[in-house]
Amino acid sequence: MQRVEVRSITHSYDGVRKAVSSLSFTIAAGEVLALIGPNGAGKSTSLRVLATLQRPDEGCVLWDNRDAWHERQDIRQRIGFLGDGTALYPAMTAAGYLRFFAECYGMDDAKADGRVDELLAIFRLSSKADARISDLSKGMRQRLAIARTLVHEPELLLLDEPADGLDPLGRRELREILREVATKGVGIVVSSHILRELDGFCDTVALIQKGELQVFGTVDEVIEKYEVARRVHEVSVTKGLQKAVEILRAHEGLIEAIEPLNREETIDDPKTADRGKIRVRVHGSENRAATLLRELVLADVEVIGLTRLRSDLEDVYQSIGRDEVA
Ligand SMILES: Nc1ncnc2c1ncn2[C@@H]1O[C@H](COP(=O)(O)OP(=O)(O)OP(=O)(O)O)[C@@H](O)[C@H]1O
Repeated sequence: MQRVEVRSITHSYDGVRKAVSSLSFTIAAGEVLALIGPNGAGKSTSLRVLATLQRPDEGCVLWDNRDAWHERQDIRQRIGFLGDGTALYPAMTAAGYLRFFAECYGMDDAKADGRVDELLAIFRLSSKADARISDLSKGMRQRLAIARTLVHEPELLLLDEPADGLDPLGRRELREILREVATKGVGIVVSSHILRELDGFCDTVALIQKGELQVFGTVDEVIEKYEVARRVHEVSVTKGLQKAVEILRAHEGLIEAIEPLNREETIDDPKTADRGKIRVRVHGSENRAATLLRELVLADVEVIGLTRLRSDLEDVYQSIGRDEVA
């Protein structure tokens, strides 16, 4: 496939409340799309409709203009899907598990062996080929579960919260592997509610809230559209906090909070405190942060840290939240 289009899908489980409503977005071959939204936003429903497990009440999914639901027998063979739960068989070995699915897909011995070896290598599991699944770490089990969805060389991979429960290293490994899979031309849709995970990983983003699409586009387009001009930083100061606040304000910084430097401390009055952490929204890029830091130091403020608090996508998310509240 070249392009899968989700065109204005609406779906309700009870005929009353819409789990997703007029949702539209597209995925191209070789692209990673992140479906982002809080719990209950409609991510899993969207993935199930994309996987042709559910027929949308309205709208359709088009594969290069072919209706996926009407041609689901064929389309399903082109999809790899990992929903809730990994359905692994603990007593099987990693290679045995992949081999089992290769046989289910009707591959002959030679082809199955080749595919199993290839997937074990891509998913960094070659050394664990003969290990029982029950003896694998959670990260390895998750990688194996995703490898299984690729056995039949699908063109579209749908993964529902694949990074859930993985530690930061496991998540990074998974991201690297999925990017590698995408470079082979597979379109990938990953759902997640952890925004920080997705910056720098996905090509396009679809943000969903209460079943409705808030924004869809490339990461750059989305960030530009929402004018994430102000970036949230945390400035840790051991001396000269009031001076720091004055300088930040002179740079049109919006002070969000002034907090103690650590748990043992308290701040009685933020207007007189001399040390603490300032959470501030400032305009501009990282260069602006460097300018601010220089100015603070030159004014004898004792700065022990200046850290970017949120990722660009998180800023977009926050900005959408504010729009909604407004
Ligand atoms: N099988 C179902 N039967 C009835 N309602 C459902 C069913 N599955 C989901 N829903 C409802 O549809 C809405 C969207 O749920 P969905 O699971 O698609 O969201 P989600 O973004 O994947 O959430 P989560 O991150 O919690 O998995 C929610 O209000 C949910 O309660």
